[in-house]
Amino acid sequence: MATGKIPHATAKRLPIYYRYLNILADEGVERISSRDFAERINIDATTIRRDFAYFGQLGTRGFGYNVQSLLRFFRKALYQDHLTHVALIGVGNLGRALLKYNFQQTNNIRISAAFDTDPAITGTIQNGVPVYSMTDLEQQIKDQQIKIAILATPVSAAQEITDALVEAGVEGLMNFSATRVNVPDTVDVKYIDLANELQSLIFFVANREERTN
Ligand SMILES: NC(=O)c1ccc[n+]([C@@H]2O[C@H](COP(=O)([O-])OP(=O)(O)OC[C@H]3O[C@@H](n4cnc5c(N)ncnc54)[C@H](O)[C@@H]3O)[C@@H](O)[C@H]2O)c1
Repeated sequence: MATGKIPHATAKRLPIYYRYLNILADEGVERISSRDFAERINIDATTIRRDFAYFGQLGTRGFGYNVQSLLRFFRKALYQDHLTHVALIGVGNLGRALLKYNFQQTNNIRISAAFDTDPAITGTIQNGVPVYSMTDLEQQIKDQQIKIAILATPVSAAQEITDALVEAGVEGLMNFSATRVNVPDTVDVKYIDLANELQSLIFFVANREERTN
């Protein structure tokens, strides 16, 4: 689908493009120039053209981009054309908030199995999602062919759980616990550290004047 290696920054922008293309389609917009698209999403037009170029010829010079065909393209590129099942490990404060969020409504993603060690919560159903004990982890992940997992446990358990997930066949991990984990090259880890993000936002706001971009 892509015509070469996609830079990380480009990959991060793809869901933004996809989200706004859906909005444009809902508004009945049939085609849009990179300049108008840039204004809508607040990313400069050169960046958009360069990002799209990684995927080949998506638009026509002087005509702009056809919203429906771009939407079809990104839906496929982001695997939004089929439902992705995700496992959640750790049903505490953060885990429960994630279970409450209906990913499926706007994205084709569903947390379909949750896991915890706390006997008060295992064996229950939270927001329509069964919570299994950790002893069921390997079997459930294999049976449900889950390839993506979210880690929302304390730091102390992160590596052990990661090893078990990898062993069970998980290939992508979204790690909310504030620690690095070791995985084989065949597994991708995304680290989400809200405190870091806030700190960097605070820094950017405080240094607005010196900023070049
Ligand atoms: N709460 C937040 O806003 C927030 C924000 C960003 C990051 N985090 C990080 O996310 C992680 C979870 O935070 P939280 O506030 O939900 O914590 P929490 O203590 O409320 O929940 C942690 C859950 O993990 C379970 N657990 C503990 N050990 C386990 C194991 N070995 N296997 C499976 N489950 C296990 C606990 O029973 C509990 O349900 C922490 O690492 C925290 O630093 C939390």
